[in-house]
Amino acid sequence: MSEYVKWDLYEQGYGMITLYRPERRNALSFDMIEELQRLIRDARNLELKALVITGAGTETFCAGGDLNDFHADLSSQEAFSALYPMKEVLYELSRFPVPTIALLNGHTRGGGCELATACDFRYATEGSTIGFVQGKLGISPGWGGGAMLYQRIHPLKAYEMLVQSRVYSTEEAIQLGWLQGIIHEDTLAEDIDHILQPFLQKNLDQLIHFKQQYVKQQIPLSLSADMDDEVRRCSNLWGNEAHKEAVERFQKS
Ligand SMILES: CC[C@@H](C(=O)O)C(=O)SCCNC(=O)CCNC(=O)[C@H](O)C(C)(C)COP(=O)(O)OP(=O)(O)OC[C@H]1O[C@@H](n2cnc3c(N)ncnc32)[C@H](O)[C@@H]1OP(=O)(O)O
Repeated sequence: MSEYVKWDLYEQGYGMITLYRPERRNALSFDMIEELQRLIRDARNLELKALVITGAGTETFCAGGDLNDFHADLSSQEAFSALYPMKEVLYELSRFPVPTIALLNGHTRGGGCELATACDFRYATEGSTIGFVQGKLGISPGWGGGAMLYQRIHPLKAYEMLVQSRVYSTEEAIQLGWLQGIIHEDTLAEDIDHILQPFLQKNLDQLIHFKQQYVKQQIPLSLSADMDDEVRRCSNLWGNEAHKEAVERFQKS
């Protein structure tokens, strides 16, 4: 159980998971990852028409892995064991039986971008920024979200986002095909309703069919092995000096 992940079930037929740790910019601790997995598994049995993932507060959707939990001083094997559970969460989320939507309520970094990528659709509040910044930390994405990015957007754009490792505006993220639209703080409830209505108006069998068709095309079983490979490669980079220095810099700032 983690007090930092909340679950809400809406009578219109959708569920919402909220990362609830705004003072740490919703960075994912080990406990939160375990709770996310439990909630996603339980939600499979609820006949939902959509699953939404968002973050608490107005600053950040998710700042990635909690850099205190995933500290730099781990052997490759230890890093692999620390990173792997979130790979499983992302893979299960990507194959969730009905549409999944990430509502990005602010900045999204590192593993936060991986979590959002595991959802089918992404919407962000105006002024949000998005960065697969792992390349600037001496590592590469470590939860399999990089491999998944290649399935979500044009491969060259995915490569560009990962290798540049820079922070993108919402407008740029729309152009890259990663973000589907922008929502507004002052009309948030209406905007969310507008996004969800097309799903909620369908019957469950239709939604399951559309999702299965997409999963068959874009989220093949073989993706799991590519994600494992990504976790392994990131684990091998974990102990390098550039990564240690980057994490130390962050912890001291
Ligand atoms: C481990 C998996 C790996 C992967 O596979 O991808 C990763 O995810 S690596 C992590 C990559 N993430 C980052 O490098 C993001 C780091 N955070 C930021 O860049 C910024 O915090 C932000 C997200 C842009 C928000 O900026 P701002 O609003 O100015 O907040 P602060 O920077 O002042 O942070 C407030 C508070 O939160 C703590 N914090 C933020 N991110 C993390 C984190 N990833 N892990 C742990 N703690 C985090 C930060 O230290 C501040 O704490 P206090 O100083 O105690 O208030």
